[in-house]
Amino acid sequence: MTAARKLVIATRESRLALWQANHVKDLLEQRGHAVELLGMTTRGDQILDRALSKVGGKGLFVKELETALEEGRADLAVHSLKDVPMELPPGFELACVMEREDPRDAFVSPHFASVQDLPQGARVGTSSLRRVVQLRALRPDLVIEPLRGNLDTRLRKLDEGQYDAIVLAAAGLKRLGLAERIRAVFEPESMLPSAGQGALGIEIRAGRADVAAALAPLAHQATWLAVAAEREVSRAMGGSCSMPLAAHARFDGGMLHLATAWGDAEQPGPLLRAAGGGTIADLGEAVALGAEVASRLRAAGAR
Ligand SMILES: NCc1[nH]cc(CCC(=O)O)c1CC(=O)O
Repeated sequence: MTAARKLVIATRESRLALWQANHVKDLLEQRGHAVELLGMTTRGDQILDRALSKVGGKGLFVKELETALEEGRADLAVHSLKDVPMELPPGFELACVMEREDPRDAFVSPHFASVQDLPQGARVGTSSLRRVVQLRALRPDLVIEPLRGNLDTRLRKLDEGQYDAIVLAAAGLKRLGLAERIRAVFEPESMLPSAGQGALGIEIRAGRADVAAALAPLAHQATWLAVAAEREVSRAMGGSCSMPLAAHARFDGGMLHLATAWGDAEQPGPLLRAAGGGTIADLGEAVALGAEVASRLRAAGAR
């Protein structure tokens, strides 16, 4: 197959974003398309001194890329799906969800092998309220301190001794060849991932049938159904990254199992959990499962 014209991928310029964009570029080139990258810096990359939840949330990483799509400077944008807001602005659509990398969170530390091994009162770096409430549930004694920046920046701050350990998505570390930094992975039972974690999503302008057709072979249906259920939980709960909310779905024996957790970031207390599952065959059924589990989570007291 030969493409009529070149496909331009808008991408952030962090090492992980470039890896992801190049990954999609390779896959498209293997299918005969000519592909070029358009690198740009987003507000989310520039603001490193405040928690994302305080400065505008997930959209910060996406907006400049969408402007490039809108102005026709680019045809597609590759995102870590967990950074993509639940509702895209009018005129944009998620054209494709790709096969998921490891969705779990990773424990990274120069001195300690796992969260259980940390001494009393150890300092753990994370700015994710989802990770904060789950760390508190595991180890109420830990001192949790803010940590922002791209993966390399976060690892550098750990290595400089600002923290005893940090928690990062395993997927990003593996993609950058940093898997050896992982001392332990958190099983979902102890640290439930965020909606979309480990999955890549490709955004296009709505109605670009030519681009959608080029991307169709890159889609992974099982991942797409799982993240659709997860993202519906976030959407139904009011979904921003300032919410201490986890949602993780996976197929097992033909059934999609969806687990969620919510914790009160202001008042330490028990995590609230809700789960559900079903034989899910299409996106509509995945979204319905997400809605059902979200209403259970709200009934359990999550806000
Ligand atoms: N919020 C930042 C972010 N967005 C995507 C990833 C990498 C993992 C992924 O693709 O889900 C990370 C790093 C992290 O959370 O440790």
